Amino acid sequence: MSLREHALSLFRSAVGTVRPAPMLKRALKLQGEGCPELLVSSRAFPLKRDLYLVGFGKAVLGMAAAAEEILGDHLVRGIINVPLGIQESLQRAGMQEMLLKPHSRIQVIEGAKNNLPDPEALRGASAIRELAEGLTADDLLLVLISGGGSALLPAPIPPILLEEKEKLTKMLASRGAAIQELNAVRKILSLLKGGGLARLAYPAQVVSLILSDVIGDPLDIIASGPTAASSHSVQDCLQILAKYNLLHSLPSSVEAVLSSSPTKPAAAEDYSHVCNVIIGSNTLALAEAKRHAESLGYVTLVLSAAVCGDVGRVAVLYCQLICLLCLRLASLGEGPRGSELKGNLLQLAAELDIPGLNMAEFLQALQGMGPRKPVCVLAGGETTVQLQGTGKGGRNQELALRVGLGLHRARGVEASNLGRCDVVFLSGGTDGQDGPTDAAGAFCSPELVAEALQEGLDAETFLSNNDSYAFFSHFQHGRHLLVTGLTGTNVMDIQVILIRATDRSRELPLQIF
Ligand SMILES: Nc1ncnc2c1ncn2[C@@H]1O[C@H](COP(=O)(O)OP(=O)(O)OP(=O)(O)O)[C@@H](O)[C@H]1O
Ligand SMILES: O=C(O)[C@H](O)CO
Repeated sequence: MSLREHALSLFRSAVGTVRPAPMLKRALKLQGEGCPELLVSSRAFPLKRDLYLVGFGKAVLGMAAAAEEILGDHLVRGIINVPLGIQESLQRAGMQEMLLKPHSRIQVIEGAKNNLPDPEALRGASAIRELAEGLTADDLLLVLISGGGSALLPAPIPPILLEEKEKLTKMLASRGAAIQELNAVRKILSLLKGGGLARLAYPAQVVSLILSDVIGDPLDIIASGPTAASSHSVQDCLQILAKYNLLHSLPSSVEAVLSSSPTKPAAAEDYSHVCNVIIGSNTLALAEAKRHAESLGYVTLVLSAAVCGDVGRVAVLYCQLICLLCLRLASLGEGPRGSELKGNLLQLAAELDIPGLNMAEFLQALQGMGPRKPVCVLAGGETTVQLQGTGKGGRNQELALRVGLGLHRARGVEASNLGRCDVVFLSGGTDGQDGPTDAAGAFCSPELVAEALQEGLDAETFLSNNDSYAFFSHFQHGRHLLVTGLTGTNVMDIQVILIRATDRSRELPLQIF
């Protein structure tokens, strides 16, 4: 298999492990005949009670189908809010296993066109609210949560109107608010977010199974944490609104809710009836890819599952890392160039401030790798693209093209090392859709930009118009695009770096710095 085929297979194994069916099968088990119990993350919940299910998010249809399969007749009733058109598109894609069976006990409500709350999503949220409010101490509520859940569970606190909340959310997003900031505001203005759903379901036992699409898997941010204690107060919300210059243009309904909200976060409340479990995440996906890479013979390291920040700076980080890896594979020692690359990596990591990444430790681990073995570095997260042009693309295709350009430029300096290694870089969105395109991401190599120039395609020109999709679609008839179709899951993006010394490397004179 080529490096590219290996990279694709690693991406597929990462995504495969966080697909709804395998994920639910790992997380949820029924045991016992006479007195059945539901086992969730080694906690047992007796099923003498009535079992209900609610869910909201882009991946929730497949999660509900898998859950219903496991729960069978124990499930009394369910309601899920899922994106508009999802049943039809899964049907068309032949993904039957992600659809509910005929006569399912789970009602499906589709809404939130373009990931924005709308009257249909509001109707679904009201139905979920009614179900939760009607539960008793004898009931168990299973909650399925995935990314996109915020838009699919709108319940503005009266007198705030849906349109007012939607407008505020849109303005925050367009001014660059991060998801943590956006959801901190949404929680304060909502009946169900920020732990509201769990509070309404009390005294029923609540078990939430959560597929994380946020860096660091924060329970109170994913889908705005409807079953998690909120760590945000009304002061936090006011600070965020002030930061984005929105404090003085708020509708009077929002002002009224803010001035009557408790000043302390709801964390002080009792959530002992709630069990929140992350059942799928970027970290889990990377762990599976690592196992697979090792079985293919790669010395494998995971950089981080939280790579975030400006796509251009992240691309520089990956280029410097690839150059360092090639230097290690191609040379007898690292020398001054190695020290320079390591210094750059430490500086970039500090600048990007990637949560939990200890670059010094990572470089130490690199040092411990055996020489001349094929190397795999895995990473994940979500970069940010500041759109400047009018082209078509996504953050993964943009990242791959920027890495390709960076490696092309580095060939001037690192020619002898890059020339002695085969290198593939892959970046892909685990949901199978990168931006508004039909690709999940793209591959690149140090040769890509030069080869494209021979076809008259200038990567820099495409990048200046954020037109990475057009570049990859034209170049070699789209051969470097990663096309998977919708996967039915979403744990942000994944990057794979594969490097091995070429057969030529033994013939070329070694460059020792
Ligand atoms: N032309 C473009 N070039 C590069 N990136 C783009 C372009 N157009 C949109 N994007 C990026 O694509 C992202 C939106 O696409 P997408 O729907 O895949 O992400 P999302 O809304 O974060 O959803 P999810 O997390 O479910 O993937 C934004 O980060 C945006 O900056
Ligand atoms: O729904 C949301 O709030 C985002 O997808 C983050 O989970």
